[in-house]
Amino acid sequence: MLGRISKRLLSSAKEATGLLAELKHRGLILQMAQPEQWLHDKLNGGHKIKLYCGADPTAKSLHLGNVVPLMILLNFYVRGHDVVALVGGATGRVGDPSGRKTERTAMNDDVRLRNIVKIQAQLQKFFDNGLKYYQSRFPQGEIPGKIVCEDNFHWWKDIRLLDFLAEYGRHIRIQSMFGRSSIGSRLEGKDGMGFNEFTYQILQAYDFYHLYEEQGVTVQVGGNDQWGNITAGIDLINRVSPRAQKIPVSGLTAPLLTTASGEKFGKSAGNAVFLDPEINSAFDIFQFFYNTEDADVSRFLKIFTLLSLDTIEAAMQQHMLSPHLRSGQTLLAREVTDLLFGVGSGDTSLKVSKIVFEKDTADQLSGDELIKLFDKAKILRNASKSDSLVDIIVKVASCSKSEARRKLSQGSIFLDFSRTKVTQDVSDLSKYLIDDKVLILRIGKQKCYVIKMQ
Ligand SMILES: Nc1ncnc2c1ncn2[C@@H]1O[C@H](COP(=O)(O)OP(=O)(O)OP(=O)(O)O)[C@@H](O)[C@H]1O
Ligand SMILES: N[C@@H](Cc1ccc(O)cc1)C(=O)O
Repeated sequence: MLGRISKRLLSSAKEATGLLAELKHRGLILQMAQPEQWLHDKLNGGHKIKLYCGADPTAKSLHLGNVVPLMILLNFYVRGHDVVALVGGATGRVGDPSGRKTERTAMNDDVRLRNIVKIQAQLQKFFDNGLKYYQSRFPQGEIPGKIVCEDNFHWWKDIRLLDFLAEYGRHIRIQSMFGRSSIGSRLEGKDGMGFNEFTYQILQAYDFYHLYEEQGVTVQVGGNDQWGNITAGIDLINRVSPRAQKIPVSGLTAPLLTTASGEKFGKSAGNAVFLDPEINSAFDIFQFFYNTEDADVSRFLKIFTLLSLDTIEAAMQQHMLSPHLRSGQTLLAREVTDLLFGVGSGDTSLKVSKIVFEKDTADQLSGDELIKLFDKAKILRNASKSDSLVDIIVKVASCSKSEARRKLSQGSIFLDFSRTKVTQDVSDLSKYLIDDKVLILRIGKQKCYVIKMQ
């Protein structure tokens, strides 16, 4: 099951001596379960391993926080190791208490089912795009491993409670369950926790066991809030599987990506940067990374790109000579956009960004050229010439009319290349249009829309 990899891969796996070290250098690994030496030896010996990481369908899209542990998987995948990307169709019904202060509200079945389809497609796309990105940067690179997408509902739907308790119940020790931080912190609160959330770790533990037995997965990867769930799986496998002595299992966690105030980037905290192009275009993600603080550029290049550490170091030295030119941010934004949205989308976003933010270039472009470029970047918006400014803000920012008026009165609406501040509604926008067909609307410092007026 854990076959040796081809001769060509052997050399790359030998380099994998350095793979764990490299991932640590990249800041992608925070904790590693014992036996650490086993994993080192496995990789040094040229063995292919299989790793998995899961995400629950608690939203219709993955977000940038989820990408951090997925980057560990991608690093292994492009170097010839196999990966399983799992969506928690079953676990999503129960709700993971990890890292949460309060209980989750129940989600309707139809919403969850829609989310499952979307998340699975996104996981597949992440690895497809990630591989193409790797091959574009390293044309002589390794032969990738295999990627399989799973939904844990496929095995959970057939498991019966009585059978499960009789077979596995005695091996799941409640002292260990109580000892996990996701449980302890919630028991201290006045609301306690429901039995569903208390049992969540058992479900994820069994997933790991199932994937170990059925598919030869030996390493589970997650964000650091998953440490308890991952070690619960390792405990279960060690107690139940007779093969565990010979073929040990391990776990790796990535540090949690946090905001400047130390809050985890994610759905629960309500600050997630979603990857669904319907929510954030390639250009939005480009802009997000282009706006990275100088202090974070090197860290993000190591986490969110596959550029070599040497290339990153050289780029950072260049950046530090004249930080105001933002060469580090430009590289970061271009690379991440290419990785997440497809090779070429970084360059298109860079062009769009220059047009939107650099006045001189922008002035030379006609309305038709703007329409073509923004259409290609899939961020061209449409509005009617009979729409007022408030109508347009409501449309592009998905807000209410009163919010749109508030944005105007607060002075955060700017029009045209010249960035004319407009503080009141305008019913006839013709004097702001480029070639009588394109409106450039800026909301605050970060959001800029190019709108085709028909
Ligand atoms: N900010 C983050 N940094 C690193 N990893 C993260 C971050 N947010 C989520 N992850 C990881 O992504 C994987 C999937 O997480 P999940 O789908 O539950 O997202 P989430 O934002 O943590 O959701 P929720 O807030 O609903 O718990 C897990 O391994 C989780 O640890
Ligand atoms: N518990 C993980 C998702 C997950 C679900 C099932 C698993 O087997 C693994 C991971 C989270 O909420 O982030």
